Amino acid sequence: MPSVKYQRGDMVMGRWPGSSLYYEVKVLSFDAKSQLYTVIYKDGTELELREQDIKNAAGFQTRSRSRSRSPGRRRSRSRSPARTTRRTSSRTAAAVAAAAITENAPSSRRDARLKEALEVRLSPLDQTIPAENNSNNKHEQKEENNTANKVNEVEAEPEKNQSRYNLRRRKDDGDAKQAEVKPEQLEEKEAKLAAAPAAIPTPLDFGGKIGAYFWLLFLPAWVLFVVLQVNLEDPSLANFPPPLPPLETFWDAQAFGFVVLWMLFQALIYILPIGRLSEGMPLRTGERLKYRTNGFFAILLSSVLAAAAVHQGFDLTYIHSHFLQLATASFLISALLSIYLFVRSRYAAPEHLAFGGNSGHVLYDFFKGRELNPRVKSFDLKFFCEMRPGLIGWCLINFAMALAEMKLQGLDAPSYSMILVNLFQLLYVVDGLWNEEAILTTMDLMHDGFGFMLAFGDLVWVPFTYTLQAYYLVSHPNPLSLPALATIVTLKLVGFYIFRTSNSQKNAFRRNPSDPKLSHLNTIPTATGKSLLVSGWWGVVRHPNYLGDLLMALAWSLPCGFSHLLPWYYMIYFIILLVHRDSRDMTECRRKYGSAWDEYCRTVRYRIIPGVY
Ligand SMILES: NC(=O)c1ccc[n+]([C@@H]2O[C@H](COP(=O)([O-])OP(=O)(O)OC[C@H]3O[C@@H](n4cnc5c(N)ncnc54)[C@H](OP(=O)(O)O)[C@@H]3O)[C@@H](O)[C@H]2O)c1
Ligand SMILES: CC(C)CCC[C@@H](C)[C@H]1CC[C@H]2C3=C(CC[C@]12C)[C@@]1(C)CC[C@H](O)C(C)(C)[C@@H]1CC3
Repeated sequence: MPSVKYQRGDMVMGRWPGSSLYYEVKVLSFDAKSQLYTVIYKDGTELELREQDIKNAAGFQTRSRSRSRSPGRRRSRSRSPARTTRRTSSRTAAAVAAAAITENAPSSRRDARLKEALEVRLSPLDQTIPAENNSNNKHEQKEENNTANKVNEVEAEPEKNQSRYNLRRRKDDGDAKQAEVKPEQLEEKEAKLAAAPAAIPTPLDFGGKIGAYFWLLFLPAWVLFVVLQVNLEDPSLANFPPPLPPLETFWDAQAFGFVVLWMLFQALIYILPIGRLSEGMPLRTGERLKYRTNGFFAILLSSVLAAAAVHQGFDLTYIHSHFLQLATASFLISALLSIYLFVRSRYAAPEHLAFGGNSGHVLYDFFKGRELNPRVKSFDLKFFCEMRPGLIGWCLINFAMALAEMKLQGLDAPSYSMILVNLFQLLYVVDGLWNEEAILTTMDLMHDGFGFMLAFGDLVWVPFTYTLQAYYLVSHPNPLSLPALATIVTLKLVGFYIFRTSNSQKNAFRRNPSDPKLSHLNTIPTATGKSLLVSGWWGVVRHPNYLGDLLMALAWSLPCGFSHLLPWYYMIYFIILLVHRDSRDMTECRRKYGSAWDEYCRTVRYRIIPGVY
């Protein structure tokens, strides 16, 4: 080793990434080019540190009770990231370090200065390798499933360099402050960190605090507006404010009862020990939750129930004539559920909260959701609400609209437009339920807290606004020519193909990165141990699944014609939703993957539409 401050074999104190905590480490090597020391912690984790992040052990000896321990041996007072690694056996040192950043970060209010000092960036040593160099599917070396062994291997063979990461600060002025932290101040800061809630200072989405007020009022008001419009002969945005029905018409005990029964019926199917138990993605704690993925069975049983009800003489057009009352009942249930979710999240452990879902602003957190996977025993509330009552309810409502069309228009069979809308959307839902496991790798399940936005979205927005095309056709017939019909069907099938194959590709890759079926795909490694697909669908645009979804949305609106904007509402809303979702996902992925994500974005330049956007 050249003449540098610390020599190979020196026992020094190395800062643990994302914290102000120093642990005893052994210097393994120094890279003159990058000016980084490779050090090994006592638990076997290897990291690359800058000189500023290393201190002589001498200054720490007066109060060494906990500071001299490696992260892997610390007590639970401030849960050791490295210990988590061992227990869960599924994360890289970097993933663990990243968790340390999030789990230990203090709230901005409590200690803004400390937060500034904590901002670090982890990047893989080999991040400069161009994507082409990985073309023969190297992801198996990098993926999280394999990395626990790496950490353990390092313990057995400390000299062998594996899982190395650079530790650099985003802001160099933070270095100076950090370097000034005196050893005797560390214990106090350590305690602060341990006690700090998982309030992670992230930029607020959806317009922040003010935005949350707005959305809380606007979303229910918008549903009311469109539900009142769709009944009018000439629905238009210009009909504002719409004539409001008397207040008492909103409430109908029977409609409320039906909604409650529907939810209970779906909940009953969900808890039946029928169907696969699928594993979710690893959580921050390393835990993997299990989900009963029997959605396809649920829609089959629901269809049997609907058929039996019709057979028994129940008039399903009740849904058409009591749409407003059913929507009101669902809204009340979603509001109660959101309150319950918010209250229970106050008692949830910090590591169970969603990243960024704990801003400290009550209304914002209520809207965005705090707890990532709220469960009552093994009953997962978010998964259930997203995949069952609203989604299957959407198909039931569409079917009821087809019956209502026949009744009101005096038809023997539903119109072609109605049949297309029904079949297209049924295919979408059935596909979602058939591939229910794939939802476990989506943003909602992996990142978003469960609060008003999703509860309302799942239980009110989906069943009562996604059905507007079918509702519209009940009283606004739109005959279709054969060429128009063929074009629309083709569009739907193309969209569906892109949507399904891209979602399946990502899901299969996330579940088993070494899947032989994906061995032809190129990948980019990231510091977290996960890789990013950079060829196949995910090499065409960054969100090929959104592209397919948008084409399908177009095919859902076209059968309704161009007389009114209302049936195009879904298309317009969906563009806004997906563009916003894409930008949220970009922010989240940049946070997670750092420069590897930038590399991906340089390689795959367009977000959703090739050559356009
Ligand atoms: N009908 C509706 O109302 C509606 C609304 C919204 C969404 N959707 C549909 O729902 C589905 C899921 O959407 P979503 O918004 O959750 O997004 P998604 O595209 O399924 O998931 C995004 C995540 O995929 C991973 N990822 C991104 N790029 C990758 C790459 N190159 N290689 C490997 N993994 C990559 C990242 O997570 P990790 O790296 O952490 O795994 C990222 O956070 C989509 O098909 C969408 O069209 C439908
Ligand atoms: C403005 C707000 C009220 C927004 C609410 C958004 C939610 C309604 C959507 C967010 C993610 C969506 C989603 C589906 C339905 C609508 C959302 C819950 C989905 C379950 C539809 C079936 C698909 O096959 C799917 C499983 C891919 C999909 C997943 C995402």
